[in-house]
Amino acid sequence: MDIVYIRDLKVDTIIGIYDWEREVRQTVSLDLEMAFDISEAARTDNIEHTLNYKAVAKRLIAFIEGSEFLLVETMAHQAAAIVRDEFGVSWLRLRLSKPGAVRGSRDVGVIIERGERPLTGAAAGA
Ligand SMILES: Nc1nc2c(c(=O)[nH]1)N=C([C@H](O)[C@@H](O)CO)CN2
Repeated sequence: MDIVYIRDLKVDTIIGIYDWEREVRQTVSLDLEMAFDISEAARTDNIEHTLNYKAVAKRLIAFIEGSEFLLVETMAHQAAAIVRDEFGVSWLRLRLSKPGAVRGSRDVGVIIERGERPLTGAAAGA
């Protein structure tokens, strides 16, 4: 299985359950691992044959900047759905971090996986 990834995509947004969190934008950070067969892109050297990580990042920035979720769970779930539905990604792992949200920790958040992980090697009959 090949992976196209985005690491530490920072976006400012309204997120949180407390009153003060509804008033100020906070920074969240996303890490994404997206299953995508890159063999055709590697063969042709053509961006049209792969998952364009810049296009994914731009779409997620626009979505998250315009959102006002209470929970990181909701944001993560909906961001994953966008990537799967709009970019044809069959499986992904997404980490959504809220830096500095809990005193004493570097960050907190959720890690979710969505979709069917493609089979590789002997399991795929290769
Ligand atoms: N599982 C979660 N726990 C908490 C969340 C959350 O979104 N998911 N949010 C908060 C507060 O908004 C917190 O981030 C403020 O510091 C607390 N717990």
